[in-house]
Amino acid sequence: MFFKISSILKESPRILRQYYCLAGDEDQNNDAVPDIRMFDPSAPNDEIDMHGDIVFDEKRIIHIMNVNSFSGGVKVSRKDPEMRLTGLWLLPSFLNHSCIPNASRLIVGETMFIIASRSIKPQEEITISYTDAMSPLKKREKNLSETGYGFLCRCKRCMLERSVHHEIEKFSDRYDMLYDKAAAEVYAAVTNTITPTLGSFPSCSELSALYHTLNQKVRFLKGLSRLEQQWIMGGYSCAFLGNWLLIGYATQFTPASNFVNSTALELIKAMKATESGLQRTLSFATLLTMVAEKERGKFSSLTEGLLNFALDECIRIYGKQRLDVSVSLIEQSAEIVPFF
Ligand SMILES: C[S@@+](CC[C@H](N)C(=O)[O-])C[C@H]1O[C@@H](n2cnc3c(N)ncnc32)[C@H](O)[C@@H]1O
Repeated sequence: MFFKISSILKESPRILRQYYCLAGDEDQNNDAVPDIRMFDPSAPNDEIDMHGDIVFDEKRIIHIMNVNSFSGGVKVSRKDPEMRLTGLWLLPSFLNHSCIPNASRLIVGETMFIIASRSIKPQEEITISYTDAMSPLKKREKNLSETGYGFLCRCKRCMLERSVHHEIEKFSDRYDMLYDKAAAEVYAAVTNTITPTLGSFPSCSELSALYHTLNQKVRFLKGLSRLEQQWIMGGYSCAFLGNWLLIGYATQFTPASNFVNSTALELIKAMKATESGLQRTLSFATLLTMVAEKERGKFSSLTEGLLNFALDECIRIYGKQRLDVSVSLIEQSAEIVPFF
């Protein structure tokens, strides 16, 4: 990526000036809010302050790249499990992070769209999540401090989770120990390196049991609102999803009693309350809809409710599209594994 960025910056002093406005400049020259005209593609160069020498500084360029580049491990497709997205986008680089963000990123070709995933009030800061918001506090903290970003998030959700962490610490530690093993089990199943059978995913089963225990614990933590409980459980969504998904694989979604159960429905709402506009939530909603349709029929209120949920999530990810386009995007989301 460095070579691609360098060649663009070498060719255009204007883009180099824009690039130097981004966070990560070690001498903090970019603390001032940059002139927005500099980022207006229709503004001619002579209207922009192009005075002063502009030096191609490799070290500075790498530093800015580390703080602003985006590398998503979000989309894991059954067809192409290695699919990853990496890049740097100038204007979206000004967006700060929150673990309960109000916007999501959508990349089409080389263009990044920022889509409101909740309603945003005037003057409210637009935020995106730099890390996997569907992971527990400690994992998010580690991710944000060890990647190029290097900060401690103080969003409402992090502050809340820090205040109750001592109560759920042992679950959280256990989750960390099991997650990688469970991920390997899911990966092996979805890439067909094993033929899944019921009960052949011990780490996923253990994580699932952990999810249920934690869910009970969180429900009885004193003084938490429903939303705050959802923020905590959203972070442990994979603990439930791995097992749910693999049971589905093993049974090929043949009706298991109460398969679309209250825990699954509660979790999907918790995921949406935590970070809306997430491919993983859409995939989970789509899979739930498929199961509900098999179990209860196409026109049952459960199936219709789930489909509407999926449609809403689809709009939060891809923006408002024609209905047939949204339906096609929902269908395609069944190809994405909602675990990773
Ligand atoms: C991609 S930049 C975001 C825009 C940057 N704040 C600016 O003013 O240009 C990433 C950097 O912003 C800061 N940042 C972003 N979100 C933050 C948050 N929630 N808390 C503290 N610092 C944050 C960190 O320094 C991080 O390395």
